[in-house]
Amino acid sequence: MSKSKKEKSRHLKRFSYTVDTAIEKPFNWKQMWRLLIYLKPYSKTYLPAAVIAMMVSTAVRLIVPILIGKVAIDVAIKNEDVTMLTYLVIGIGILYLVSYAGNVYRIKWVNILGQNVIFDLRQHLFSHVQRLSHRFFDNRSAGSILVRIMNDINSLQELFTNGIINLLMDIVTLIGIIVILFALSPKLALAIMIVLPLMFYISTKLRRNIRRSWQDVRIQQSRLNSHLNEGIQGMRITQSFSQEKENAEFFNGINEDNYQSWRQATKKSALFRPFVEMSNAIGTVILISYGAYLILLGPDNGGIELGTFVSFAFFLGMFWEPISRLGQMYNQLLMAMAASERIFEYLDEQPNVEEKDDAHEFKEMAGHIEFDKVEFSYDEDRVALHEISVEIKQGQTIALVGHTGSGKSTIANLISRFYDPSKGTVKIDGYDLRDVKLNSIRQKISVVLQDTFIFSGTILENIRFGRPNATDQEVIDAARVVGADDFIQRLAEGYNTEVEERGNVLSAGERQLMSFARALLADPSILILDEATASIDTETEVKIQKALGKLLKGRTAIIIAHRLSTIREADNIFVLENGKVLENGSHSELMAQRGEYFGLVRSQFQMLDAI
Ligand SMILES: Nc1ncnc2c1ncn2[C@@H]1O[C@H](COP(=O)(O)OP(=O)(O)OP(=O)(O)O)[C@@H](O)[C@H]1O
Repeated sequence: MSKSKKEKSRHLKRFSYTVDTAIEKPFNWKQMWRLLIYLKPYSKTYLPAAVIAMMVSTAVRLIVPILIGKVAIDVAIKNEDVTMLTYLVIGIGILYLVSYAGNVYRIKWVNILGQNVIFDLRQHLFSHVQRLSHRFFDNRSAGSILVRIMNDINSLQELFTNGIINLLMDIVTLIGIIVILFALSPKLALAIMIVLPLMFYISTKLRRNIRRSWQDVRIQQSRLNSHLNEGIQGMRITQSFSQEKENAEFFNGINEDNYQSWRQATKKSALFRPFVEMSNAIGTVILISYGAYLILLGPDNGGIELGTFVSFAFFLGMFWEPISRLGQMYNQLLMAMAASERIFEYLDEQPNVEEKDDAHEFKEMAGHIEFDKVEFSYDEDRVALHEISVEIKQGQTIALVGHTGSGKSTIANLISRFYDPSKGTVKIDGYDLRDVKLNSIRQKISVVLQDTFIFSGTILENIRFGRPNATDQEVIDAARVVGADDFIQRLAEGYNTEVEERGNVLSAGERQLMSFARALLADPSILILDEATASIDTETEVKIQKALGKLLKGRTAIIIAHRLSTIREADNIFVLENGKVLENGSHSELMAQRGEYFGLVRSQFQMLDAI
């Protein structure tokens, strides 16, 4: 192995991307049937319309060669019947027009049908995924979910647009041709069928081989995309650790793989045409040699007439296309099996937190929270919360403190019912959360995370996310109350400033103020706040503390607290360690106890507060 190759493989190990690689799966009727159900809404409109248009054009294509061979040549020309010939020419012209119209409408309706099915399927999958619980997203990367909703559904597009109708058309055409050929001359028909196995071989085996190479190109491109995406997102880190050279080498490696896969695929594709032409040529040779012999024999001696020969020539020309497409269709079906299996796997996924039919709906929520001997694990090996019993009274502000991984966010997750406890109960206003409608819980709870998520759009719309039906004035009022109005007004376009997905144009403090405005607008009964640990300047810090005071007023608040100023003002502080509450009480009570909290404050918070 050359040095550069060795280098490459070392770098290839550094990053790894999981790509869904199963390209095809065995055909499965149950799964196919489940896919076909998506055609049902169109079973009285586009589907029958496309089938009728297809039948019309196929019937014309099958009739014309007989008219030319058996009628025009064998009857009209033989008997020198000019009138009949004239009628035939006009008739064939009209038939071609009808076939043309049939094709135009078939293509139009088939495309509308396919696009509608893909639209419905994507809509169905996205809305289903949106309903799934946090546990589902814990185990999967955003990229892999994206690939299923985009690529896997895209790969079904061909099946629904052309595949199904073409399959019908090809079967009808092939059966039609075979029946007609045998009716015209069983001997010549049998002779020509010798090329059938070769044709099938080319259309299935070779095509599959070629398609696999293109699939490989797709996989290499996905890797390239994933690396590019990561590379661009992590550009700042790359530059600050001076890793540009390593990254470039790794990129070259993937780029090389991509190039090689293209070369392979184009090389194999180039083989296809010559193979097709060869099998056509064999068919033609058989037709001419054996056909000529049969013509010479004459119809009275078991041979054929010239017209039959001409019809055969026409049909032979029409033979290849449906066989070739059937082979392609078979490959397409196997691919559709793999894609639909992945799609159905998501569709069969049920939310872990289920809603009961007779679930209670919170019209109003006071905000009294109780944890009664709650135990919880994200996975089987580790317990994240052990027998937690906590009471948070209406309107209280409590702080959760503790080392990283001690279970603070887990408590917050259970209050919003993103997960259900493995043992014990979480209650709000006396209702076990398992007996309450999910939406009615979450509408009354606002969660403000450390890293505020900004959606692409204007600042106005980003704040309005808290309450979609809020008026512009209500949005502005909320921003004023939390003190976000100042910085927003200073932006070139004020509230109409466009912010990108990650909100790079805003500082951490500004993003936090914006998320406060969002939460205030939602007017929740319970507020869960994961305080930002990032250091911000003193002026913003003061602003945030002030905003927080306004935000907390009249609500129950659970703060995952990092700042001593917040902790001091909390009504009750819970100190967590390895999923257990070690102690709780007010700041002065806990300081007096000189226990764990005392140690934490001394070692950690004094330092943070001093920043
Ligand atoms: N989605 C998850 N899947 C599996 N384990 C998880 C998940 N989220 C958290 N954990 C684990 O559960 C434990 C408690 O995590 P939790 O996020 O509640 O801690 P935390 O106190 O909020 O930490 P931090 O202050 O770092 O945010 C940790 O051991 C963590 O590794």
